[in-house]
Amino acid sequence: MASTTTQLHPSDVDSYDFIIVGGGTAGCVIASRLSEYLPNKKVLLIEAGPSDFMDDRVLLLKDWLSLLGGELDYDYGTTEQPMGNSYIRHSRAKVLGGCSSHNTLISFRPFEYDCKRWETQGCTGWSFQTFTRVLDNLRNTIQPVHERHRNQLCLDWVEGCSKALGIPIIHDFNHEIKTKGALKPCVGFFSVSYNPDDGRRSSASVAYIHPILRGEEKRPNLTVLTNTWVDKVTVEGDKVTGISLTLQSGEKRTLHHKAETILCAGAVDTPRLMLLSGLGPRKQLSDLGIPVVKDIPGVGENLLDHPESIIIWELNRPVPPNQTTMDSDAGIFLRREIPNAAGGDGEIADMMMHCYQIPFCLNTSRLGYDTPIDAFCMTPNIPRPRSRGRLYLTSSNPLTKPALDFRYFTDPAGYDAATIVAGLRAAREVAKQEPFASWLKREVAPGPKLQTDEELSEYGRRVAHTVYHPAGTTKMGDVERDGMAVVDAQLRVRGLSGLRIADAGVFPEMPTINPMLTVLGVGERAAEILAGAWGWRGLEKERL
Ligand SMILES: Cc1cc2nc3c(=O)[nH]c(=O)nc-3n(C[C@H](O)[C@H](O)[C@H](O)COP(=O)(O)OP(=O)(O)OC[C@H]3O[C@@H](n4cnc5c(N)ncnc54)[C@H](O)[C@@H]3O)c2cc1C
Repeated sequence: MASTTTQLHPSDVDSYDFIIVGGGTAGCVIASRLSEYLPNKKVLLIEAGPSDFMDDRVLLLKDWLSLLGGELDYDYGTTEQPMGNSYIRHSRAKVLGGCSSHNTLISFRPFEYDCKRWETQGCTGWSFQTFTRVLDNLRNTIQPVHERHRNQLCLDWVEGCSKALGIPIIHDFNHEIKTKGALKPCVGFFSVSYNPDDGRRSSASVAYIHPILRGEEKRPNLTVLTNTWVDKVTVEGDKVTGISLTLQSGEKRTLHHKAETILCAGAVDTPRLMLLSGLGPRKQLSDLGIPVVKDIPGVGENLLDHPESIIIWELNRPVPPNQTTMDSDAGIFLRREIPNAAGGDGEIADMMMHCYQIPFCLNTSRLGYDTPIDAFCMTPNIPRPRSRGRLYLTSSNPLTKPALDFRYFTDPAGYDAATIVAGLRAAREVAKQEPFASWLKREVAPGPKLQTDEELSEYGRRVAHTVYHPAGTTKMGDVERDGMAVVDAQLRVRGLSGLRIADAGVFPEMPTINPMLTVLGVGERAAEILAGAWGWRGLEKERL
């Protein structure tokens, strides 16, 4: 059996062709594929957190909530949000598999419309066709929530949504997206990356790294170094030479790659590492006394997220026990705006809601609302939000967490806030509809007293939360024409050789859906691009 390691001998520092920083969602895919496609190249995957192999705290999907805020969570705050909620904590996983090791694994393919928006921003080759091909090739086990995990409450909610809003029940969201390019208003059980027989995750690490650790797949050219923090990207002139890191033991090493370094530390930690390495906006770095190695204005800008709000009911009987994947088994897509309001988006979904069969009262209790024992929540979110934020450093001290200013609900036309209001209203319609209605005892929050758009907007924004989808902070685009693009369509960092980025940070815009599959797709495509650049001819015919 192969294993991960926490040690790196000084004689090995210059022996790797590829150095992958971050063993998260994209990083695991790239490490596995690159070492498969290029068996003669040595690949080093470096993860700050521990291995998740055989760790049931991480692997049992149903326990995801207990990981948030714990020792495997970086737990980032937000700056003050005058239009939203300043108390949101952003969980980011510090463990092999990254956020795919502590998320809810709801799995959606991106829409054709999302891919087109990327392509018009200069992401040449990142078409719906490309995503369809690479996502067809994913190793994760993805399927609609199993029958045994569909409890009567959730079944009745799905039926209630369909009847109340006149929308079809969809049996496989991803089949719909793959064949029709998008989702129109509809409701159904999610597709989830998990094993219904044992309730374990099919995360990026489980699907791509564990078969190697179990010895089922031989990959002598791959080393997985855990509990190791990458401190700096090292640069000589315009050439990135590698990185420096701190091992679990506290020892430091400087590594030189033979081929390239790939940053996969996620939409928060990739820009953080770049900024601390002097790769970012000149003024920000100079003001903090960080020597400017390369002025890259877009690093940390274009911070995207899917904000959501919440409406909570008390149930008049308990949630049926032990029949759920992870307490959020189904969701609904709606259309708020007139057709083509966003340009070429027809009548595809522009509003979404998850349901929660637990009291998700984190933000409502702070405002004085009570927490019922038996609760059902709907969480309207904004699939294509228009507010944009930024991530920046406030200190040159690497231990200081970066500032995350999402600027929630600040888009001038008020599109984001209006979407939340419409979502809360749609949720109330569903609550009146049998067979779901007879489960409900009372609306706890916002409560029946709040009725006007202004009241619902104020409430909706103050209790707003995140769907935990930060993205966009090192966006991909046409680096010749867009000064804020950080990487080009080949994921190469502006003005530097030897450095690419592949994680949620490269999203130029937010896909309409939960982004994990899009990140996995970025990982698959990045591995093809990298391997292709270093001699692999595997996809010559198929390359799009
Ligand atoms: C609680 C939660 C629930 C979510 N639910 C869903 C869902 O149901 N469906 C969905 O589609 N999306 C979901 N998401 C979002 C999705 O999981 C993320 O968008 C995606 O996993 C991000 O992948 P990534 O590769 O960009 O980064 P990550 O997966 O975060 O990987 C980054 C990795 O880099 C490591 N790292 C960071 N800095 C360093 C460093 N300096 N040195 C070494 N290693 C470093 C980290 O430890 C981490 O392992 C959820 C996210 C969260 C947090």
